Amino acid sequence: MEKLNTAKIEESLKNLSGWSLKNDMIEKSFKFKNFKEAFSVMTRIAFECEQQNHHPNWENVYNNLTIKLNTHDAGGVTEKDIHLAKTIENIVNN
Ligand SMILES: C[C@H](O)[C@H](O)[C@H]1CNC2=NC(N)=NC(=O)C2=N1
Repeated sequence: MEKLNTAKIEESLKNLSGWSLKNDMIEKSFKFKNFKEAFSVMTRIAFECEQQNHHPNWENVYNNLTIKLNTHDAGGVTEKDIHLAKTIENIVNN
């Protein structure tokens, strides 16, 4: 899959509130009520990632979750990352 150019990524991010482009990745930080809520959402995201065969770089510290998405093979952001970001938004805002 082809790496998207910066203009195309910024265009896609208009529909992804809170996501930004940084170091060839799209990223967003989430804050939950507590660890249990954060990890519950991570579990739901993880199952979707397996379905899509596309996986996040993420870091969880207690109730904070930072997610960074890129496509390793492409060395940047592709439609797969945009799609996964939308899936994550749907899960978080269900
Ligand atoms: C073999 C397997 O399809 C690949 O390693 C997949 C798995 N998940 C992946 N996830 C992400 N974010 N980027 C990839 O290039 C990628 N490649």
